Amino acid sequence: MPDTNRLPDIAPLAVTMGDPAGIGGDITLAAWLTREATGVPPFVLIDDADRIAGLAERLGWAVPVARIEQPAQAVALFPKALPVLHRPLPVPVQPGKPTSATADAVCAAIAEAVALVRTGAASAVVTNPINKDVLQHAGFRFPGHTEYLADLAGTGDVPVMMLACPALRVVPVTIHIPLEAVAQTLTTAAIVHAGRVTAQALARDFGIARPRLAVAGLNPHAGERGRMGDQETRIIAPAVEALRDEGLTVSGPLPADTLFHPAARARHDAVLCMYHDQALIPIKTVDFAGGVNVTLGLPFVRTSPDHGTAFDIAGQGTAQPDSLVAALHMAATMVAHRQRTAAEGPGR
Ligand SMILES: NC(=O)C1=CN([C@@H]2O[C@H](COP(=O)(O)OP(=O)(O)OC[C@H]3O[C@@H](n4cnc5c(N)ncnc54)[C@H](O)[C@@H]3O)[C@@H](O)[C@H]2O)C=CC1
Ligand SMILES: NCC(=O)COP(=O)(O)O
Repeated sequence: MPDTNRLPDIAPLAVTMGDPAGIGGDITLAAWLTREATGVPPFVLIDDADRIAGLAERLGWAVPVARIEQPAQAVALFPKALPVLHRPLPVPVQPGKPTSATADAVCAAIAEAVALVRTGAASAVVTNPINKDVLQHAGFRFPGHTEYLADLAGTGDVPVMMLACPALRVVPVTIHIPLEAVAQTLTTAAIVHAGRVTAQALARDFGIARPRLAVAGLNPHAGERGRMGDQETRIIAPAVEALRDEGLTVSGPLPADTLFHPAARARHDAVLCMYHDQALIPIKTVDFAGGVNVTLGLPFVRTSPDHGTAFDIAGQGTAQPDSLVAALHMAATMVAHRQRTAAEGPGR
């Protein structure tokens, strides 16, 4: 169990509603209920307070919901009630029955969380899962949170997705594109960018000053010297060389099928993967409950559970809150590292 006495003294975390037809409400209520056992840092939920209170009542969970006006009120309230910045939904929502009518409210909660962090009223953004199909049906023009958050940040920097658990960190270089587009989309520049941003983030936000990166191949056996594909020699190996030229510790391209067993995991601080499932299958297999989705390359900290909206179990009280709890802990730890690094440099 985490030592709550060691939690950093930071502003509350801003937690977004996610898709209100998904399990975001269930796991947020459950995370609050575990607050003493898990020592989750205080957070404020941006959501419809009536919906959350109604969900708690339907589940029979004793969660007092406290409407607040300012995030600063959340820390003192948190031990006794779930603090909510009340943002009413335009329509009633049934668990498991998504509607694009809530899309604007879902996106507004994300934008508000970012604004709160940028003013210092909140310390980090922790997002509940959104459903890309539902949002895009309503006109959302981003593949997911990662790209939307980068747009809200407004720096022009390309964000990098990382999924992390105690046993493994993985970075998909290409993300939400069809598998058949991966080979055409992959570039040396994209791999170099992902490696550079990952190394910087591991130093600044995770306290690993000299991270060891592994880079996976795309093809079976990392291409078998070009007999099973040439992306390794044309695209990936030059990226590894370029990252080494920048002084980073990088190995690869390595066959992906032998990168994730325990001994291989111990050799690297993060693995750059060439496509979504090459990265997400190992981490969700190794630690579905403890996996956290982190966006690197933003001027603020953002984490999220590694799972999605799970409409099939929404509103039933059976969704495990562990990944959200891990995301809350990771966000607070990253904020503390970032503050320390800003004051003292990257450290060991
Ligand atoms: N950060 C985010 O906003 C994410 C959003 N998504 C989105 O979620 C939607 C659904 O995606 P799926 O691929 O179906 O994945 P999913 O993670 O929503 O569900 C896959 C399976 O895992 C189960 N599951 C998920 N979370 C669970 C939990 N906390 N406890 C117990 N069981 C759990 C579900 O019941 C389902 O059987 C998609 O629109 C996807 O884009 C997916 C991943 C992350
Ligand atoms: N598969 C990861 C995922 O869908 C999360 O994406 P994002 O919404 O965090 O960009």
